[in-house]
Amino acid sequence: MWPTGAWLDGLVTGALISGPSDATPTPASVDADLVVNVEGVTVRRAGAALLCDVDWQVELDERWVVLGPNGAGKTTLLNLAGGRLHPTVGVAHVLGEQLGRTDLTELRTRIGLSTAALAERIPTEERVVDVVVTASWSVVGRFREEYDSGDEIRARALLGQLGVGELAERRYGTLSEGERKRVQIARALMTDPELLLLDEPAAGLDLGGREELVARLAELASDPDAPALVLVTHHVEEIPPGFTHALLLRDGDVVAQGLLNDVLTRDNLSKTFGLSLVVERHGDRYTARAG
Ligand SMILES: Nc1ncnc2c1ncn2[C@@H]1O[C@H](COP(=O)(O)OP(=O)(O)OP(=O)(O)O)[C@@H](O)[C@H]1O
Repeated sequence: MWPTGAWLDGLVTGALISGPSDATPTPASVDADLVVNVEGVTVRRAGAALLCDVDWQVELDERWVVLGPNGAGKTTLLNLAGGRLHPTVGVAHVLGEQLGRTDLTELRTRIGLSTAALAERIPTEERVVDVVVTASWSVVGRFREEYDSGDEIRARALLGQLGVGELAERRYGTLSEGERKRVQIARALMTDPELLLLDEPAAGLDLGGREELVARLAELASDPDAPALVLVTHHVEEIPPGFTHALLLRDGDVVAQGLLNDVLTRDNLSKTFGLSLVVERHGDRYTARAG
């Protein structure tokens, strides 16, 4: 269970982890609730447009899913929101900072990011609790960094909240894929980010692992003190209950975006994936199949 009333209880927040966000002044003109503000953004690489004229706004209390087929530009959009790349054309603000005009190193400490590329860099010999704790220093692999006991208490609390607390002493390389994914999310939450970006967190999981992860993400989504969430996936079945908005991408173009239930229609998804799909809603979950 998540701590009641707060995403992280007093034991593991505030006094023990100083979030850099407190020290970052917010310009009066910037809407403090607007976590991501992308306006007319095109991203080009090697002559190709990976994203084309995208407008997208994410507010603090929103939980977004970004859906699309392989090569649609989902990871590019996530890397933009994560301050990993700049727009070729257009303007993007993340947490009130304009990309290209701000110190990205400082900005990135305010964003939790979990991607396959980052996961590949985690040493298999690393103790699980150290995989989480090293996020405080934006490194993978514990070397000579000094952590205070508060960091470790917080890391263990996050592992517990993601249901893998008992694995804290294990070597990362001995974990199952599902366990690793949950450790990666705990790591992304270590710095108490204002924005959490998850790139295909359920990829490679079996049905049980996926459902366990979806349940954990649903708990996170329902917590008013959790950061703004953006989750990239190929599958509507992986959308956790409590997610509020969706953006559909195809070939770098936004096919549709807005409230989840308005966007996840048969027409929109068929257009996004380029085949005729039947989409069904069962309570707060979705399924899609050809038809
Ligand atoms: N640096 C680059 N130079 C040229 N093309 C690139 C570069 N980075 C990405 N691309 C291309 O941009 C397109 C979008 O890539 P991106 O990784 O954003 O897609 P995606 O929707 O996340 O795909 P997937 O679901 O397969 O992970 C792909 O066709 C990819 O090959």
